[in-house]
Order: sequence, then structure tokens, then C-alpha cells
Amino acid sequence: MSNSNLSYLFLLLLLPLPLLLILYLLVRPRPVKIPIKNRHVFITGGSSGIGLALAHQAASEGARVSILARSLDKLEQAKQAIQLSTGIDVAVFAADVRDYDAVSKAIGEADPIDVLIVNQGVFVPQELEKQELDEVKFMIDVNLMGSFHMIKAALPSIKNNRTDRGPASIALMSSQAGQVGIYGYTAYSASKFGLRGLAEALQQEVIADDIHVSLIFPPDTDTPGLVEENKLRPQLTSIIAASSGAMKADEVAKITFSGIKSGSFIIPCNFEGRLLSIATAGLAPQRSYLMAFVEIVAAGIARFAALCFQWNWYGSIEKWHKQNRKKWIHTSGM
Ligand SMILES: NC(=O)C1=CN([C@@H]2O[C@H](COP(=O)(O)OP(=O)(O)OC[C@H]3O[C@@H](n4cnc5c(N)ncnc54)[C@H](OP(=O)(O)O)[C@@H]3O)[C@@H](O)[C@H]2O)C=CC1
Ligand SMILES: CCCCCCCCCCCCCCCC(=O)[C@@H](N)CO
Repeated sequence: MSNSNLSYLFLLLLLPLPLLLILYLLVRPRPVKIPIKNRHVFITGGSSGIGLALAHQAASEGARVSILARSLDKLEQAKQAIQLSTGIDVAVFAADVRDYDAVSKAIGEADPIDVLIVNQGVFVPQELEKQELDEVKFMIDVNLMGSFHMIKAALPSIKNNRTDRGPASIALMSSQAGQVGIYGYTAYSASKFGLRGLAEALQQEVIADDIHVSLIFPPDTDTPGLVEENKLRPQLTSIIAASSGAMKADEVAKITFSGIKSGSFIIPCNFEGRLLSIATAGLAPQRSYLMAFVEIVAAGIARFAALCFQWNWYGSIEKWHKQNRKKWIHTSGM
């Protein structure tokens, strides 16, 4: 290469630097580190699946841990399992997140909270046309209203009584189905998209109190909840959800805590999740100037990738309908 070509190459490599510098000065809220050790982590839905893995992880990182769910039996089992593997004594609270009085009572009895993880969730996949409104309401009530109840009840204590007045966190368990609507998930996706509106608005309201909001977006994760879900899932739901690789609850828990500790607003869990988060960055807060840089540079490509996924999904839907029409013609003897 000639000398002048080399200097062009050099200039080209320098081109992103001003943008990086601008982003470094620009991103809000500012970066933050949220400690976990010796602090009180309160996890809803902590007796099973992802919540239980979160409780194990928190205990193993030296946190004080509380878990809340409906069934006292499952809570006691979880408590014993965590005690056995980490030696940490977990506090348990039996309450239904749909019952605000029961939630407030639990929060009143618990120690002041430093990190609240609102993880409880229910999922009944079915086409809206077939789904009873009771089921729709059940998902909205547990996943969305239940999260409001938890946050509303816990906020005063997080704000005023937390350990050492250090930075606090409120983390909400969404789903990749809370970033893109998926066949069979009208109610579930709506409940999880709702959490994002809640989280974006809440972050602006609590930033002055040094409280930091996170949203976690896992793909299909191997849990007792997923085993139940799989018994009901429409075939197309499974086909489309398989666009993102499945994970273990332990992996999701590890990623969740590293995201919470770095104050990330959006916490993707796998490679597809990172793509999805770039494609749906929207007006979400971003503390990392490097991630902000990636979002800006990759925006066009991510939109193109999103359109490719939609092409693939609508192709599956079309194919499924064609096959089923054939079956129908066949069975009805036409
Ligand atoms: N597994 C997956 O594929 C994915 C899950 N998610 C989300 O992760 C979260 C956890 O899911 P997962 O671990 O699979 O679920 P599980 O069904 O394994 O566990 C759910 C937990 O929530 C509790 N819970 C359910 N309803 C209520 C209620 N009304 N009040 C209080 N607690 C309740 C359950 O205990 P109890 O029944 O005793 O109340 C249990 O502890 C959910 O928000 C889910 O939407 C996101 C993406 C993928
Ligand atoms: C740029 C474009 C990137 C595209 C990647 C797209 C992948 C989307 C897959 C969505 C999977 C939804 C799983 C829901 C899991 C869940 O919440 C239920 N198991 C209930 O718990």
C-alpha cells in the first residue's frame, strides 16, 4: 500500500472517534454501579424457574434474599434448597401479587429493599379468538397489574430506608415476546410490552432518588412454567419462538445480575436478544456510550434483519394455513 493510501485508511479508522466522544458526553442517565453483596434482594416469583435461579444467584453473591409467591409449600422448598447450596437463610412471603393488601403486608414485614426484582409471570398461549377473556385478564392482572402493585408497595421503602443509601434497582422480568408480538401471545405480549412503558416512565420519576430501572428480555427458558406452557402451545407459537435459542434459568439469572449491577436499562439474554434489543432500541435510555454507538451504526441493518424475520414468520403462517386447509378438505371428504 502507498503512503497516501495508508493515511486514508488511518483517517477512516479515526472517523468514529468524534461520534464516540459525543456519545460519551451525551448518554443519560449516567453510568452507575449497583452493589449486590450485603444488600437486600427481594424477588417475586422466587419459588420456581427463573425466579428461583435468581434467588440462588443473589444468595451466592452474598446478598440477603427474600422471595414472594402464592404457594407457601413451594416457597419453603425453595428456601431449603437455597439454604442447602449456599448456607443463606432466605425470607419467604406467601402472597398473590393481584392482592394489593397482601402485597403491602408482605413488604411491611420485609426488611427495607435495595434491589426489587419483579419476576412473577403467567403465560397461557392461545389464539385470541379461542382464548377466554378470563385468561386474558389473568395474564394482564398477574404480569402487569401485579407488577404495579409490587412497585407501588415497595417504592417508599426503597426510596427512604435502603442500606447505606447506595444506588437501588427495580428490575422487571419481561420476555422477548415483550419486544415483538408473537402468534398466540396477544395477551402475554400486551402484558410484557406494558412493562416497558411502565419502566421507561418510572426511570424518569425515580432517577433523582438514585433508583435504577432494568428490563430483562429472556427467550424460551427451561423452567416448570415452560413445561406447562408447552402442553398448550399452538404449533405456530413454537415455530416462531424457536427463532431465538432456548436458555437455562441459571444462565438467565447470571446475565440478569450482571445487567442489574451495571444499571443497564435493557438486558438482552442471548445473541438473538441483542439483535432484537438493537432493532427495538426506540427511545429507551442508554447509559453505555459503546452500546449507543452500536445502536446507531447497526440501526439500518437491524431493521433489515427484522424484515427478514417477518418474511420468515409470515411464510410459516401461510404454509401452516395451506397445510391445514388441505387436511380439512381431506377430512371433510371433499
Ligand atoms: N420460561 C420462559 O420461557 C420465559 C419466562 N419469562 C418470564 O420469566 C418469569 C418467570 O417465568 P418462569 O420462571 O418460567 O415461571 P414459573 O412458572 O416457573 O414460575 C413462576 C413464579 O411466579 C409465581 N407466581 C405466579 N403467579 C403469581 C401470583 N399471582 N402472585 C405471586 N406469585 C406468582 C409462581 O409461584 P406460585 O405459583 O406459587 O405463585 C412462581 O414462583 C415470568 O415473568 C415469565 O413471563 C420470560 C421469557 C421466557
Ligand atoms: C433484528 C431481529 C432479531 C430477531 C430475533 C427474533 C427472535 C424472536 C423470538 C421471540 C421469542 C419469544 C419467546 C417468548 C418466551 C416466553 O416468554 C414464553 N416462554 C413464556 O414464558
